[in-house]
Parts: sequence; C-alpha cells; structure tokens
Amino acid sequence: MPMNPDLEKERQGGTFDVEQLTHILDGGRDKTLKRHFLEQEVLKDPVFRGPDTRFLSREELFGELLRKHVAVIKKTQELSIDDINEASTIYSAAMNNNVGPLTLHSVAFVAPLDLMADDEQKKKWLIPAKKYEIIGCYAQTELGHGSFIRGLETRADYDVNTQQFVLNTPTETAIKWWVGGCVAVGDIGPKFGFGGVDNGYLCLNNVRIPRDNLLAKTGKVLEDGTYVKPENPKVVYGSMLGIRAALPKVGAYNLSKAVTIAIRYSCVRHQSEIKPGCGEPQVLDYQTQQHKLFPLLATAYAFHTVGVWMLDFHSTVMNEINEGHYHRLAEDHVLAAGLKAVINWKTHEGIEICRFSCGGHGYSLASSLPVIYVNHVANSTAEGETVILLLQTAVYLMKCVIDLEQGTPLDPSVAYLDQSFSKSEQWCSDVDMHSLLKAIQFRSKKFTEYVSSFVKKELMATGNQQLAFNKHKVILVECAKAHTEAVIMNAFVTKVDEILQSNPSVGKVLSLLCQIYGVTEILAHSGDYIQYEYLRKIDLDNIQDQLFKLYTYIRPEAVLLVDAFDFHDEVLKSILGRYDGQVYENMFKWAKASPFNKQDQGTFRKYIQQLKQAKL
Ligand SMILES: CCCCC/C=C\C/C=C\C/C=C\CCC(=O)SCCNC(=O)CCNC(=O)[C@H](O)C(C)(C)COP(=O)(O)OP(=O)(O)OC[C@H]1O[C@@H](n2cnc3c(N)ncnc32)[C@H](O)[C@@H]1OP(=O)(O)O
Ligand SMILES: Cc1cc2nc3c(=O)[nH]c(=O)nc-3n(C[C@H](O)[C@H](O)[C@H](O)COP(=O)(O)OP(=O)(O)OC[C@H]3O[C@@H](n4cnc5c(N)ncnc54)[C@H](O)[C@@H]3O)c2cc1C
Repeated sequence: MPMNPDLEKERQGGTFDVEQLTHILDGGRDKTLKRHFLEQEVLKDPVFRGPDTRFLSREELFGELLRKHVAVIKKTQELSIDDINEASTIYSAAMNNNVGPLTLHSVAFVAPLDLMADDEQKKKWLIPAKKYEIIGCYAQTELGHGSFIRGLETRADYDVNTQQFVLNTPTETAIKWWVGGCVAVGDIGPKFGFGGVDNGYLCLNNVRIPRDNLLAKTGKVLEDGTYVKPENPKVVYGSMLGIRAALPKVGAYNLSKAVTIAIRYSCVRHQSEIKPGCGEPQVLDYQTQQHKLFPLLATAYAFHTVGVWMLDFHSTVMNEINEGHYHRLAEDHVLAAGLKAVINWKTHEGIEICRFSCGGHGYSLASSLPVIYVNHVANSTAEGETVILLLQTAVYLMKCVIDLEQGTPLDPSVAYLDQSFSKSEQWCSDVDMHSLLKAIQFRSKKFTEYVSSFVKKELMATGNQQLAFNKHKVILVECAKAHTEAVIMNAFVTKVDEILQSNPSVGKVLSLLCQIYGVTEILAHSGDYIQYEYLRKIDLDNIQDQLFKLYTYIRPEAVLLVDAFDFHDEVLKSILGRYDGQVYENMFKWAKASPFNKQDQGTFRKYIQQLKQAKL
C-alpha cells in the first residue's frame, strides 16, 4: 500500500538516525535484529493467525488467546529462547495488546518457585512448571483483603500426626479472589479488561498438603511443627518484588504504543483551519495537540530508560540475595514500589490522553487504544495498589531523614537528600536538563524534610508511628511521588549524557525530550518551587516559554521518534497507528469486516416489528 504523503513528508525531516535510536532502545543492533527475527517467526507462522480479537466475546477471546499462548510457548521452546526480553517479543507479537491466560503462571508461579523453593522442591516443581507440565497461579488476594497481607484469613494448620498442612478459607471474605490463571474453582466474572486472563476464586475446605509443599529455601517447618524463620523475613515478599520491578518497563512499552498511534494519526488527520482558505492543517500542528502528546513522548522515553535501569538493579540485588547479602533489599523494594506506582499510574493517564487526542476514532477499537488502556490500567491496582506502594516508599524516606540526622550513610538512589542545593540563578528559557534535575531533586529533598517534620510532631504527640503516618498519608504519598520523579529524571539524564558521548545527534534530540520531561514536571508543581523560594515567577514564565519552544524543535522529529520504537503494524494492531498512515480506507475495511455487519440482524426486525404492531 502506498505511503500516506503526510507521513512520507514527516520522514524526510529529522536530525538523527532512527535505526540507531532503535538499536539504543533495544540495547544494541544485535538485539534489534534478534527482535525482528523473532517477530517474523510469529508473524509468518499461520498458527498465530486467527480472528481479530477485538471482535470476540469474553469466552471466545479467552479461548483464542489460550490457543495462541500455547503456540507462543511452543514457539519459544522450539527456538530455545530463555532470555526474558526475547520471550516477551514472541509473546507480544502474538497477543494483540492482550494479556495471555498463562502469564501469571510464568510471572507469579514460576518466579516464586525460583526464588523460594529449595533444591529438592525445584526438581519436583520448578522444572515441570517451566515445562508447563504443571500450571500454577498465585492465590494471595482474598475477597476481603488484597493490600493488607497481614490481614489475610486463609489458614494453614499443621497436623503433626500426618505431617500435613490443613488449608481452609474459613470465612466468605477469606475466599481467594482475583487469582490469575486459577482454573480450579471458578472465574470471578467479567472485568474492565484482562479478558485473556481467567481471574478465579478458590475456596479451601480442609485441603491437605504435605509439609514439604511449603517452599523451604527461606523459612521451613520441621517435622514437629517448629517454624524456622528465614534469615531475612522480608524475602518472603520477594515474589511480588519481581513483577513490580518489571512493571515500569511494561508501562513504558504500553505508553510507547499509545504515543506511536496518536502521533502518527495526528500527522494524518487534517482538521479545521488556521488560515482561512489555506486548507486544513495536520492536527499535530496545533499547539494544544503538541501539548497533549509531546510530554507523553518524552515520558515514554523517560520510562523506558528507568525501566531498563530498574530491571538491571533488581537482578543485581537478587543475585546478592542468592549469595546471602540482603543489604540492598529495602532499596530495591522501595524503588520498585515507587516506580511501579508512578509509572503505571502516569501511563494509564497518558494512554487516555492519547485516546482523546485521536477524537472519535480513538474511541473505536480499530485504534486499539481502548484495548491497550483496559489491559494496562490493571497495573495500577494489581501487584500492589498505587497508594499502598507509594506509602512503602514514603516510610523509607522518613527513615532516610532519621539516618541523615544520625549520620548513617544513605543508599545511592537517595544520596541527593544529603546534598545542599543553592537557590537557582535566574532561569532563562533554555534551562539544561542537569539544572532541571537539580530542581526536581531539590523539591523532593525539601518535601521529604517538610513531611518528616509533621510526622515527627505527630509521633511526639501520640508516640504511635502508625497513627503518625496515618494522619499524614496524603503528603507522604506526594513525598514518595516527588522522590520517584527525581529517580526517573536522574536515570533519564544519566542515559542521555551517555548517548550524547556515543551518538551526538541521537543524544541531542533525546536531551530535548529530557528537557520537556523536566520542565513539565516542574511546572506541574510550580507552587512548591515558589514556596521554597527556589524559583521566581519569572523563572516559571521562562520555562513555560521554553516548553513551547521545545515543541517546535520536536515537531519535525516526532514521527521519527515514534518510528524508533519500531512497532510492527501487526504488533501495534492499530489502524490509526499504521506505519503507512493509510487510515481511512482501512478503517472502512475493518468496519465492514465486523461480524456485526455480517449477521442478519433478525432481532432488529423482530422487535421493531413489535413496536409497529403495538400502534403506540
Ligand atoms: C515479569 C514480567 C511482568 C509482566 C507482567 C505482565 C502482566 C501482568 C500484570 C500485572 C500483574 C498481574 C497480576 C498481579 C498479581 C497480583 O496482584 S499478586 C498480589 C499482589 N499483592 C500485593 O502486592 C499486596 C500489597 N501489599 C503488600 O505488599 C503488603 O501488605 C505491604 C503493603 C507492603 C505491607 O506489608 P506489611 O508486612 O503489612 O507491613 P510493613 O509495611 O510494615 O512491611 C514490613 C516490612 O517489610 C518490608 N517489605 C514490605 N514489602 C516488601 C517487599 N515486597 N520486598 C521487600 N521488603 C518488603 C517493609 O519495607 C517493612 O520493612 P521494615 O524495615 O520493617 O520497615
Ligand atoms: C487484573 C488483576 C489481576 C490480579 N491478579 C491477581 C493474582 O493473580 N493473584 C492475587 O493474589 N491477586 C491478584 N490481584 C489482586 C490485587 O493484587 C489486589 O487487587 C491489589 O493488591 C489491591 O488490593 P485490594 O483489591 O484489596 O484493594 P484495597 O487494598 O481494598 O484498596 C481499596 C482502596 O483502599 C485504599 N487502601 C487500602 N489500604 C490502605 C492503607 N493502608 N492506607 C491508605 N489507603 C489504603 C487503597 O489505596 C484503595 O484506594 C489482581 C488484581 C487485578 C485488578
């Protein structure tokens, strides 16, 4: 199909090599080539062809995705793939923006076995689980409790005579609920999204399991029922840590899809007039459209950068823990908690903005933006609800203030809290990314001190830390967000500095995005900078001007920057986001293919006939 002339023109501009940026995003040219190879292995294989999942009922969708997920597993094994990113490439190429039915088996059943089973148990369960000879799920949440793990009601009573645990869900609120991939007892019914996953319920009534079913790498129960605690009790939380550490990159992936669709479509869509009689401009030429999408484009790059960094950090900490060193578990936990919470929340807001920016067609499943949204938005609740996780980060920051007072060295990711920040010189409208990072770190430091003063005062008054925290949860959550933004901006600036050395033209355009991210973050909290007397009104006016100027620099690069995400049309599965920009013709073709247009709507005639006969 010929290229839409608008997109053709957009691709003639630009100041950087798109392919080189794709290689950077993939982690090197070889990884790009391998990703292309794996995508083609899926896209050319007829087993992965099937009905358009956007037209399917819940039951049909589950069946089709299970069929495809099994094919993904076979293809992954056939190609001897064991790298998580390469396995994700095969999965994403097949799932059409859905979450596959066996996802929880991999991320929430196999992972904990790997983390907490002893060698014997690994032989017995991990090996067959990895071969899908046993299919598992993660049944932690109950009808009555999900966030408050210590409130869970399920019982496991040890029967010393039979060396067994007797499992019971003694109350209705104890019923295991939301259990992804739980095919034993029942499905919890239709959901907002996640139609590919059978989230189940599980009632336990005197279910007996052998003593050695308790994963024993960390804690264990001896024959006489004595519980031997793990060296570090918090390691039992590790299975949740793994998914949380991975979810920032999942957020970046989903936001990158949404901005690709919205920016390509915004170049194809012409609407209204700027100068009467001069034709309808591309909607991406409107400053308001740029203001919707360019901060999100910058955010997608920022989230990808910090998502890769978080995964690396987490795997380093897991290796240290495997060798018995737990000193970075707390930092890993609060970084994963904060980044998972902030990134997935801002991502689902961003996907909605991308949908809105596509007007009515964004509301059509032809765009796939609704599909990407309803499947992504679960990530702000699942694996730790947003506020819950931010409070974890906030409590850690309160401890950092105490550590600072006591002269205890801080973890690297919070070292800036120990830095002194002088008030900024007057800002013009070309503030560099390092100055923006300093400002964001300054705000987080001041906010942490401010919140800590309230919590301390409350603690003095009540002597109860939980009460003190509970009274100030709103500002504790904001404090955790401010810190997490400092972590994100630091990772982005660090990566861009590195790329400026290795590939100046790519680095330059990314530095513009980094400035957009930083200026947007500062303007979103401008009151704090005035209140802390770090910035003046003139500074804020100048960086507002800077933001609009940055949009003019990014406008000719925008399509190339989303092309660099390198989503194959069949992976993006969006008519608005097609690489060739041939939207209208394919929208019409897609609509005509809808089963709704195929079935003779006998029901319509039947009931309208009744209406006519009723002679109202
Ligand atoms: C790999 C690829 C991924 C791709 C995924 C794609 C699709 C799938 C998408 C989404 C996932 C799908 C399904 C999700 C499955 C689930 O949802 S499983 C259930 C998840 N449930 C939760 O996350 C529960 C959230 N609640 C909690 O974690 C805890 O209740 C709490 C809020 C942390 C409170 O803990 P509690 O023990 O009650 O008290 P306290 O806060 O005091 O914590 C005690 C100490 O333990 C430390 N800690 C807490 N959590 C962790 C952890 N995870 N790791 C390490 N350490 C932890 C905490 O900091 C305290 O330490 P102190 O030093 O004592 O302060
Ligand atoms: C798509 C999806 C898949 C899932 N898959 C699984 C799975 O496979 N296995 C599994 O075990 N679970 C699963 N879950 C459950 C998920 O882990 C829980 O929904 C999540 O942990 C939130 O707990 P909750 O639902 O009890 O919400 P609640 O904790 O009841 O939250 C409700 C509200 O109360 C607030 N709140 C709660 N506690 C506090 C507090 N201490 N301070 C301030 N505010 C508070 C929250 O911020 C929130 O606004 C899944 C959920 C979803 C949506």
